[in-house]
Parts: sequence; C-alpha cells; structure tokens
Amino acid sequence: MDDAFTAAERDALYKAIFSRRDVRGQFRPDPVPDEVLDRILLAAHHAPSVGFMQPWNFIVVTDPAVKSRIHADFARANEEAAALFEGERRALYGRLKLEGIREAPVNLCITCDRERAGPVVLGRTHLPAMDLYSCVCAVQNLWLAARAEGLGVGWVSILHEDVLKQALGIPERIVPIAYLCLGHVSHFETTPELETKGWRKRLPLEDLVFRDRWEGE
Ligand SMILES: Cc1cc2c(cc1C)N(C[C@H](O)[C@H](O)[C@H](O)COP(=O)(O)O)c1[nH]c(=O)[nH]c(=O)c1N2
Repeated sequence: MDDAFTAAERDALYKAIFSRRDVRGQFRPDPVPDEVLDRILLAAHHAPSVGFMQPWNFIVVTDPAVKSRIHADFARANEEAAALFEGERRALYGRLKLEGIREAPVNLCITCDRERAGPVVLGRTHLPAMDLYSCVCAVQNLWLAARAEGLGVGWVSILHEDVLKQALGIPERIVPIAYLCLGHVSHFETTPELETKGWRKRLPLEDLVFRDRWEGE
C-alpha cells in the first residue's frame, strides 16, 4: 500500500502530537517567515469540515496597537476570572502566565462563518454546532503543523467576545473561535504548564475509555 506511512513518518506525526504545547511565556521576537505562515494556514485549511463547508477565516494580526487592545481586554477578563477562585487557588491562578499576546510576533484569530454554505448544510441539520467544531479541527491542524515547523502556539480564551470582534472588525454573523499567539520559542516544555505549576494533572486514559456504553457517574 503506497499511501501507508513509513515508520519514520508515523513517528514524526506522533512526535508533533505529543510534543505540541500551549505556549505562553517562551516566545521569541523573530518574525515568522511568510512561507512558514502560509504552510501552517494551508494545513489549517485542510482540516475536515461538516458538509465540506470550510467555514473558517484567518485574521493575521501583527499591528502592536491591535495586540495592545486585545491584551488590555485580556487583563480585564483575567481579573474577572481570578475573582472566581479563592484562597490558595486564586494565588496560584495569579502566578500563571496565560497569554503571550504582545510577545508573540503573530496573533491569529480563527473565525467561523455560520452562513458560508447557505442555510442547509450536509451533516449540520440535526447538530447545528458542527460548523463551530469544524473550525476547532482547523485550529488543531494549525497547532500541530506549527509544532512541526518549530513554532509555538498559545490559545487565549480569557477575552470578551464583543471586544475581540470590535477590535478586529469582525461582522455580527461571524463567530470568533480561537485567538492564538504564534511565534518561534526559546524551547518547548515537555509537560503542560498547568501540570508543572500544580493546577491540574493529566487524567489516566483508562478512566476515560468506556466499552459499549457509559460506565461513569
Ligand atoms: C479551547 C481552549 C482554550 C484555551 C486553551 C486550550 C484550549 C483547547 N488553553 C491551553 C490549555 O491550557 C492547554 O492546552 C492545556 O493546559 C494542556 O497543555 P498543552 O496544550 O498540552 O501544553 C489556554 N491556555 C492559556 O494559557 N490561556 C487560555 O486562555 C487558554 N484557553
């Protein structure tokens, strides 16, 4: 079968999956070459999508003024979020670095145009969120391709949607799916930062896999 992966190709794919990290604090300022950005955007554009809808757009942000505006909103949202935790947990939350908006040379907003393929979309009729999920598939493709290119990506969701839409001029019908920070990094951590900093551990896979029917609470 000549469309099979060689062992080395398979290993490379798993390497990208297992060494991908959410990057917040390790961005370097070097610019991301256009051809590299084009390759990872093409990888995102090859994600699966419901009814082959391809509902995504990619807003590439490099203007420091726009980044600053988004960062100011992050600061406000982060204070609101911190207030929801108490005691030690709040202190730990306050020590977490949860974005790299200004340090990352490129920010990228991936959006969903829910009307891209008209009112009736193959596969979306009974489960209307499928177009949103398709855009998340594009995010993951981009995240893995970026890792293979040696670029870090960090997802920032501590933002107010209305402020984000206004800052980027996003029309009413378009849904922002992901706001990402992107750039070269000093290094990739081997473990999620939320784990090393004591926020939460990876769950054992065997607790999450059920056979034939739901076996949990
Ligand atoms: C939908 C969504 C939203 C967010 C995230 C992820 C995803 C999928 N993550 C990253 C998240 O914290 C991270 O993926 C996990 O901690 C696991 O770490 P690794 O991605 O494996 O390094 C994230 N990280 C962060 O620092 N600030 C944020 O606002 C968010 N938001």
